[in-house]
This record gives sequence, structure tokens and C-alpha cells, in this order.
Amino acid sequence: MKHLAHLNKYFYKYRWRMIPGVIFVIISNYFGVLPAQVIRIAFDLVKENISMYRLFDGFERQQLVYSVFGSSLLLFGSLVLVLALIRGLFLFLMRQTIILTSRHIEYDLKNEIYTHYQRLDMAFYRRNNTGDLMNRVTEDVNRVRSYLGPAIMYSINTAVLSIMVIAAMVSVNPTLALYALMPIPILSAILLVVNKMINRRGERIQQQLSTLSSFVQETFSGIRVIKTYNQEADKMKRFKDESNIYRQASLALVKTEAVFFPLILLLIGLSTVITVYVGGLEVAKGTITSGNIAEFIIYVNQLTFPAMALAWVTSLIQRAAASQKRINEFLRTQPEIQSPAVHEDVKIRGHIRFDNVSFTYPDTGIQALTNVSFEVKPGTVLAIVGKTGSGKSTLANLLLRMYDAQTGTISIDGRDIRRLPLQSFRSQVGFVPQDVFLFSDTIANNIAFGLDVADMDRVEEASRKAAVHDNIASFEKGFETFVGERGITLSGGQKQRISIARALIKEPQILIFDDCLSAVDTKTEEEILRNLSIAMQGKSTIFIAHRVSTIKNADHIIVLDQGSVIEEGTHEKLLALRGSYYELHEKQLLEEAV
Ligand SMILES: Nc1ncnc2c1ncn2[C@@H]1O[C@H](COP(=O)(O)OP(=O)(O)OP(=O)(O)O)[C@@H](O)[C@H]1O
Repeated sequence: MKHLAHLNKYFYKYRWRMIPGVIFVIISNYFGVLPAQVIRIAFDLVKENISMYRLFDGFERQQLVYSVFGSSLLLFGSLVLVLALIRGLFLFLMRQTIILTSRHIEYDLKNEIYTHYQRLDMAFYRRNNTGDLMNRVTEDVNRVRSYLGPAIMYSINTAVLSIMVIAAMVSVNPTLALYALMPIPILSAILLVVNKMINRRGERIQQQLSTLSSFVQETFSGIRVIKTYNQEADKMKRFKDESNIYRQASLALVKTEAVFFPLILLLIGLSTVITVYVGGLEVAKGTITSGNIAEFIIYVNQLTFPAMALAWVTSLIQRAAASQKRINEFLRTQPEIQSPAVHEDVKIRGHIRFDNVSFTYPDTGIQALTNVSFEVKPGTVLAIVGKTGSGKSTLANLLLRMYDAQTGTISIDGRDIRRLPLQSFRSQVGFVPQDVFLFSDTIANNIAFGLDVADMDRVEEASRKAAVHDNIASFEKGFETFVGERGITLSGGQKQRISIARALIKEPQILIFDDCLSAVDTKTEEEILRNLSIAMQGKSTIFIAHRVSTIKNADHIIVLDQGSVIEEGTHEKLLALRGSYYELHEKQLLEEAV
């Protein structure tokens, strides 16, 4: 329960909706209990009138007794109806306040979690899988909402109704009340057990459902590979097996649920029988009237709801507490990458320095960089080459502050990167990642992603610089072409160039290209590089590449191997060294010749 305390701030925020809600619950229950008393009076009246009617047997007055009796019954009937209507009105108001509030809190909570997610760093996203992140903001919040709305509403309802009904029963006849109430605790206990079983089975279904949907999602994403390798039949069989597990779990749940209602009816029936029997004895003794028996039967039936609600509400609260615990776990996680407390706008020149930087990925323990030092003067181009896994992308990650280096310092314009305001700094860095990601949106919006307002002139200009303008213009809808999930309608090279345009449009002071020309042919590469050389003027650029041809004009080149700088200098100087760079160059020349 302590986990749910996180929600108290929301109860406080919405107190002026919750408090009337509670009052409506009390009033609606009061009008729920009253009809039983009206029915008791009506019942006694019927009995008296029948005796009176018989008494006037053969007299003219008998007809009068009959008509008075008829109209008073009509009056009682109308009264019960009016009471039910008033109760209905307050039930409506109760839902309008409490359930509505739960929706408001659900909205606030979802926003709170999502906003917090946005603040968390890459290390957090590496540690937790997407399914888990999504579940906490959807499924878990949903369960918490069940606590905020139905569970709280029915808890208050159950408590108020039970107190009112039991008080009314005891005030009529304590002995009869005791006997009539006897099966109720047994009913509650059994329902608690059955409900637990239902929940366990429900959980099992939920788990299987997420396994099934993950499986289906993966199959669709990898449909090309499945078809190429003729694995359709195999996947179908796997789907059938998984579906069958789901079916079995659902059947098990249906069986348990089937026991639920007959069980309630049985025990309520038992209570009714006891009430009629013991009540009959009391009537014979003259302690109560037969109308009281009718009243009691209504009370007993009214108690069915609290008995059921108790079990249900208990499980709702337990599940909500477990969900809120998971949510709190994330909400309490603080990003390791922090921006300095004072907010300022810095204008960077782009003087980058790495001094003895070493970095180990925290989640895998892989040492990706060891004592790396280099400098990029404002307006110059640094190129980084090296084998796959040598730490090139890690350098970009550190410069973008996706992670902080454990030792050594990275500085921009002589200021430690950790002391630069994060948002202001990142807004001046244009990054083209190795694996392109396009949002399900128009090409124009994808390019204008980093801008506050999409300016079409700037979008077109950036796409020209990235040598993708003519490609986009040839599409039927041009820049308004919608890019599907992960941009599947575009070729790899087109996607890479759109990604370059996205980085250029911000006109950043620092540009980082992480192997972003791998999917374009050498001719297009030359065209892009020609355009880029204009875009890169006056900016500091880091070019990560595999191909020597891409970077030979850089002002400075470093060669990485297993996280360390093994060679550095200009293209000519490195060739003259006849080391790794030279080998790479020769190998690539040979490949091009073939
Ligand atoms: N997010 C990560 N978490 C843990 N380890 C990582 C992560 N990213 C990379 N690594 C590891 O760090 C090392 C350096 O990887 P990095 O991506 O920097 O190499 P790279 O030179 O860019 O390779 P490539 O040319 O193939 O892109 C590798 O051993 C890799 O397995």
C-alpha cells in the first residue's frame, strides 16, 4: 500500500471533486436502504387490509376498504420508484465525480511518467526494454486507475452500505440480524479465494497475450527474412502453439468464473432461507411483523454486492499497488547525465578537445575507449577511421553526452562539457547517426525535426545540401510524402541523406557524421561531399567513416584500434607512415579496381 502513497498528491489536487463524490456515495446508499422499510410498511399494510377486507365481508363498506387499500398500495409503489430514481441520480453524480477524477489522474500520471522518460539517459534505455517501458505507461497506469476510480468508489460504497444495512437489521431484530448475516462472512472468504484464482489466471492470460503480440510484431517486422528463408509454415506452427497456450489459459479462467456467480446465489439463497425460517419463528413469538421478513430479505440481497465488492476491490488494490511500485521504480530513477542547475544560453565556437578520455559501457563492462586525446579547432574537419568495433561511434556518443566518460575530460571552447547547459549545447550540434531513424511522418517534417517551426524554404535548402532534393521532388507528393514505419518506402541511401538534411537544417556549429554515407554509391558520395564542404564551412566537423575516399580531404585524421588512437595526421602523412591507414587505403583501392 505504501507505493500507492505516490498518488496522494493527486487526491489533494482533485480534492474538490473527490469530497463531493464521497458525499454522493453516502446519499445514494441512504436512498438504497430506504425502499426496504417502505416495502415493510406496505407488506404490513397488505396483511392488515386483507384482515379488514374479510371483516367487512357482506357489507357495503368492503368496496371502500378495497379502494383505499388499492390507492395506498399505488402510493407505496410510487414511493419506491421515486426513491429508486433519487438513488439513481446520486449514483450518476457519484460516477461523474469519482470515476471522472480517476481519468484526470490517469492523464496526469501518464504525462508525469512520459515526461520523466524523456529526461532519462541512454544508459537507462539500454537497461530496460521497450516493452517494459511501454507497459508501465499503459498497462500499469490502467491498473492504477482501477484503484483510483472503481476500487475507491466501491470501497466507500461497500463500507457505507454495509454499515447502513446492518444497522437497520439490528435495529429491527438483533437475533434475526445475527442469523441472516451468518453466511455473509463465509461468502466473502470464499469469494476472496475464488477471486485470487481468477486474478492468477487473468495474469497468465495477460502474459501469454504479450508473448503472442511480441511474436506477431517480430514476424511482421522480419517478414522479408521469413519469406526469403521459406519459414512461413514454421512461423504458423509457432503461432498456433502460442495461441493454443492462450486458449487453454482462457478456458481455465472461464471455468473459475463459471463457479463465481452460482456460489454467490447459493449463499444468498441460504441467507434468505435462514431469514424466512428464523423470521417466521420471531413473527410467531410476536417480536416482529411479517413485513420485517420482507424487509430483511431485501437487506440480505443488498449485502450481496458488498460481499462481492470486497473480494474484487482487494484484488484491484493489490494489483494497483504492484503496478505503482513498478512505476515508482522508474520515477525515482534519476538521469546520470545532468545539466548544470543554472540555465543559460551559450553560443559555442566549436573548439573540441578530448584529453585522455577512457570509457567503459556501464551495462556491459566493455571498455570502448582508452586514453583518447585529440583536438578539433573551430572550422576544421577531423576524420575518424578504424575497424568495426574500434570505438568510433562511442566517441560520438560521448561528445553528444549520451554517456559521460569515466576518466579524462572533454571540453568545448575550453569548458568542460559537463558544465555546459545540455539543451543549449545539443541544439548547436548536428548529428547524423549510423542507423537512420525516420519518424512516421512526412519527409518535410522529418527534415524539419530539430526546428521549432517547419520552414519549407529551409527544408528544401537542407535537402539540396544533402543531395536528396531531386529524389524527393520526383515523388508524387514531394516533401509531403509520408514515410512509413521506419521509412520503409525509401531506399537506404535516401534515408541517409534525409537524415543528413535533418542535421544540416539546424545550421549547427558542430557536425558529426557517423558513417552516414555507407549506403550511397561513390558518385553520390562525391556529390554529397561537394555540397557538404560548403555547408561545413566555418563549422567544426567530425567525420566517422570506413572508406578512406570519404575522408582524405580532412584537416586531421585519427585511426582508432580497440579504443586507442594508433595513428594520426593528414592523409598524406598517414600514407607516408605505411601503417594501418596505408593498409586500409591500399585494400580499398584494390576493391574499387575489382
Ligand atoms: N550501447 C552500448 N552498450 C554497451 N556496449 C556497447 C554499446 N555500443 C557499443 N558497445 C561496444 O563498444 C565497442 C565499441 O563500439 P562502437 O560502436 O563505438 O564501435 P564502432 O567503431 O563505431 O563500430 P562500427 O564501425 O561497427 O560502427 C564495441 O565492442 C561494442 O560492442
